[in-house]
Amino acid sequence: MNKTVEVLPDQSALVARALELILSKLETAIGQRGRFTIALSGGSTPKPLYEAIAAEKLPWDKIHVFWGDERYVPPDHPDSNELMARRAWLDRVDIPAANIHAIPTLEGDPAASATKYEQHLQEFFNCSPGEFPALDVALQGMGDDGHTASLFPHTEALKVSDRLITVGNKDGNPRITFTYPFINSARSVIFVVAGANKRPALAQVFAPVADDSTYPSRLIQPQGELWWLLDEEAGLEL
Ligand SMILES: O=C1O[C@H](COP(=O)(O)O)[C@@H](O)[C@H](O)[C@H]1O
Repeated sequence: MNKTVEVLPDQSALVARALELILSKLETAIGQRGRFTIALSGGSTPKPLYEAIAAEKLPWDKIHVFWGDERYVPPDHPDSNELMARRAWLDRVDIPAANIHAIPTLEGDPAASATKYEQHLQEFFNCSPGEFPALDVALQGMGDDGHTASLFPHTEALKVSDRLITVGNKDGNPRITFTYPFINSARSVIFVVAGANKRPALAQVFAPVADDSTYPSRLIQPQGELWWLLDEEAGLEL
């Protein structure tokens, strides 16, 4: 694993650096493989980054967008990660609808939705059950409890290592999430983390010894590149 930590002076510098890094991964991926695959994070932090990506002139037909996790709500619900990314980015650019690979949430059964997304990924990447395809970029956020995607502390989802997708649990509410080995199979995992409220969890995630189940972001140890982009408020004590 090749790990890089960068602390940027403020949120706008954080967005600018994340944009620069994603664009460089995009150029490499399209140059080498003819397409760029990225999994998005939800929450509040990435919204300005998505707006910045939307302002770029890019070969949208070669870009495929997935989500690393989703709340179990319809796609027009205010809590939907898909809705946030569509409003901030995807609805503003000429990306083919077939390149937007949203997590299904209308099955009325989270396990069935997780299986459906897993099958979609296997078809897209042409891989068999048990294989872990490599996304070009897995964009990750981190909650102030140390969760990433919808891998929450002390939940069953943390133990799932034989699938790409599973059901997460946020205070009793189901979510659909990438498993940690699928995130770890990405060519580049890029965490974008902002705010002083993330400092205590970050200290534990970066500590040489701590409990992975209490701080699930510790499970993210990709074979490829691991980037931690932090604003100064988050990264001050590292
Ligand atoms: O619930 C979620 O939270 C995390 C972190 O979000 P933030 O608002 O603190 O940036 C996010 O990475 C995840 O995708 C989302 O579903």
